[in-house]
Amino acid sequence: MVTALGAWWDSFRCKPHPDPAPDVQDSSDARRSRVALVALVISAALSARPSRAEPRTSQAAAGLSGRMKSSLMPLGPPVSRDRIIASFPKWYTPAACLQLKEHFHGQVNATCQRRNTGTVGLNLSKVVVVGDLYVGKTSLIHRFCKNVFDRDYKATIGVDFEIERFEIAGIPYSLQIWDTAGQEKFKCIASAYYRGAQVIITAFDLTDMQTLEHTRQWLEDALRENEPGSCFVFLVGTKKDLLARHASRRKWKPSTWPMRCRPSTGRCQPRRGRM
Ligand SMILES: Nc1nc2c(ncn2[C@@H]2O[C@H](COP(=O)(O)OP(=O)(O)OP(=O)(O)O)[C@@H](O)[C@H]2O)c(=O)[nH]1
Repeated sequence: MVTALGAWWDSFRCKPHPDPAPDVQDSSDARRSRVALVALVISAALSARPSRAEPRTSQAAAGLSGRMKSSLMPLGPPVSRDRIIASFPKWYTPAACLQLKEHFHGQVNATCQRRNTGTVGLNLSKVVVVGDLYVGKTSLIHRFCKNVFDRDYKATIGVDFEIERFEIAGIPYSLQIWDTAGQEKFKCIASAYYRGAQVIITAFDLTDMQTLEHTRQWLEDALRENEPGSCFVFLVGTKKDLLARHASRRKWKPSTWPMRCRPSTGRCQPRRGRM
């Protein structure tokens, strides 16, 4: 191709113009424009050469598309089809809404209605379980709600809760059981959930007397957040199964506990004096 162009150039340069106009001289301007024209022709011819990888279509088209491809080439690997989001789904469709008001069960509707009019509220009791870390509060709740026991210790972080549903004399009833963290660093978080409790369960480890001694403080903290006399209080000893094999167990009497309780009402008052 280059040889052919060279021959064509020689013929173009050496041959005199067949019919030159008498008054037109071969000026340097004209020479320059001819050189520019030839350079254009050569560059067009070179760029029109097909690359090895490309199919032999129209040479000019192939050259053009090759140049476009190189300028648009992405940096990384191509994005797979399923990762391309061309349009977004509608923000609301009836199918996306799980429950509408008219789908509610009649009983639920009726209960909500009564609640709205203020005649009957939801029957719900809040239970708060407090006590030292590792005494078994979470285990106690899980045994009660799910009938499971986990030997692995996973510290409660802040608070956790379970809802246990009952039906008492045909009336639905829910126990909202709050499991609080025994670790000192979470105490300020947990204590925010003491308010409004109807029941306070103070738990201690039967194999660790110190945890019993600490129940006074736990109970006082929980009672402080509630109206006096508004809570039922329970003291629960855990890990009874370990008592038999616990070599260094100390004897303790019910009077060890810092509260004076009336079995008839279940209500407790802090015991004055030495523990
Ligand atoms: N053998 C025996 N182990 C128990 C019993 N109750 C709890 N444990 C174990 O004692 C450890 C602590 O129990 P948790 O229920 O996590 O204690 P916790 O009071 O909730 O602890 P915090 O969340 O840190 O306040 C776990 O490894 C339990 O498996 C029990 O009755 N018997």
